[in-house]
Amino acid sequence: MEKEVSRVKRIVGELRVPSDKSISHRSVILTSMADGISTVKNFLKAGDTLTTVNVYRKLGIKIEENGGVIKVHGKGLKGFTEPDDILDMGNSGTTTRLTLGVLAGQEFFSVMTGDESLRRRPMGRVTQPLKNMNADIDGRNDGTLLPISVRGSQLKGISFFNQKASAQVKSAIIIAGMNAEGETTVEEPFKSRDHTEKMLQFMGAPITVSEGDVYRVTVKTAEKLNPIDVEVPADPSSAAFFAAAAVIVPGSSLILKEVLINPTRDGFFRKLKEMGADVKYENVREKTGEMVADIHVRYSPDLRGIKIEKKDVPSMVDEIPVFAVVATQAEGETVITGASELRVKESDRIKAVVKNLRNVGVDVEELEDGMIIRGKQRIKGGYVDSYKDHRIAMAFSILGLVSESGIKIKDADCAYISYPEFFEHLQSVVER
Ligand SMILES: O=C(O)C1=C[C@@H](OP(=O)(O)O)[C@@H](O)[C@H](O)C1
Ligand SMILES: C=C(OP(=O)(O)O)C(=O)O
Repeated sequence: MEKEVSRVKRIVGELRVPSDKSISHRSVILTSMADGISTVKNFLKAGDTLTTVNVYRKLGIKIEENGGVIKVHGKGLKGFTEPDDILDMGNSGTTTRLTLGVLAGQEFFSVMTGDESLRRRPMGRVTQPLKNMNADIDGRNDGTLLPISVRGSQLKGISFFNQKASAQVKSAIIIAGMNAEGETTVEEPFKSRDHTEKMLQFMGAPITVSEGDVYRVTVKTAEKLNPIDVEVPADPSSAAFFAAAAVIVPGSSLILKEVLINPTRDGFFRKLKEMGADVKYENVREKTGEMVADIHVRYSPDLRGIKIEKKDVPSMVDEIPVFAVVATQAEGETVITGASELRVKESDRIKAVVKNLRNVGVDVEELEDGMIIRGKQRIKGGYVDSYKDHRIAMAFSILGLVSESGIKIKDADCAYISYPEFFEHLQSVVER
């Protein structure tokens, strides 16, 4: 479905964007390994997280839904049952990679596949270390592309350096490590999102973390996990779209309620402030082990271009497309490097952003691992392709708000993958 977004007068009001996708996935995957029933409030109901619910049901887990609350009937660390068909991971990298870590230590055979986009995404980053743990995994292209099969085996602990600082890879190895003999260690050069470690600690897992030159997680063979009650905060990656809108549309003032501000996730907001944006954390508080805030964002006419480097990327990895949109409205150059991971997301996000920015009249240079945007630029408007990637669809909808002739987005309905209510929420905060 195509959508058109055109210039508005301003963005005003308050909004509670949908719940965090990363925490919602984990609130099903990890609690399904607990002994007993866990309750998850404000579970995100979107394409990717509903894929996780479906997959874990097929693995024998009872999951009850009652409005925004779900109950997961955990069956223990090795309590899953053999699925009687191929598991469909849809569009979700997180479901796939974390579930590979789960299945490697179960005593049965399973096969997983996904949509066209997911079947192109690299899985060797997870299957290789799992094979080093003694996992029995095979698949297309030497076990690196879906479809992938897993025959459960007795795993052994490893030490692994997570060069790409991928939270999905780290999580898969930690999960497998709980079902492995001996100790498993994951180190990373830059700390990636830590929701798996936090939730497992909360569940009583034998897991420790240390922070020094490198960030290190150590996990031992787990006997059992305790069920938990979680309340999922609003997703900073979804809030980023509306924060971007309020920053670039003249006269705007918007409060984004109850947003997760975990430092491994709020890089986008910190970088907005560095650009000179008016972004304030209000009412900072803790919610089931995570920090949240109401984020007040106002129109910011004096944005300056800044640098985004490799070390900055993990805490804003999914926000870079919408960050590039904001950069078009900043004075001077914004240079994004160290972001080659964007090439292996739902689409090649570097190529998608560069092509779409050019289509609407922006001067942008593509780099192997990022891009250079020269601002401040007039946005003529025109036609862009989402490449069926939710983040691209939403980022360019936001750019439409400051365009002269409007921006038409191809396949914009893919926003449902992380944010089904995106276009209704946009309607609710615009003044024409
Ligand atoms: O662990 C997670 O929940 C995620 C980790 C990130 O991917 P990588 O682990 O590939 O960096 C991110 O891009 C993705 O949207 C969600
Ligand atoms: C990259 C993303 O998700 P996943 O890897 O789970 O498909 C995303 O949501 O931007």
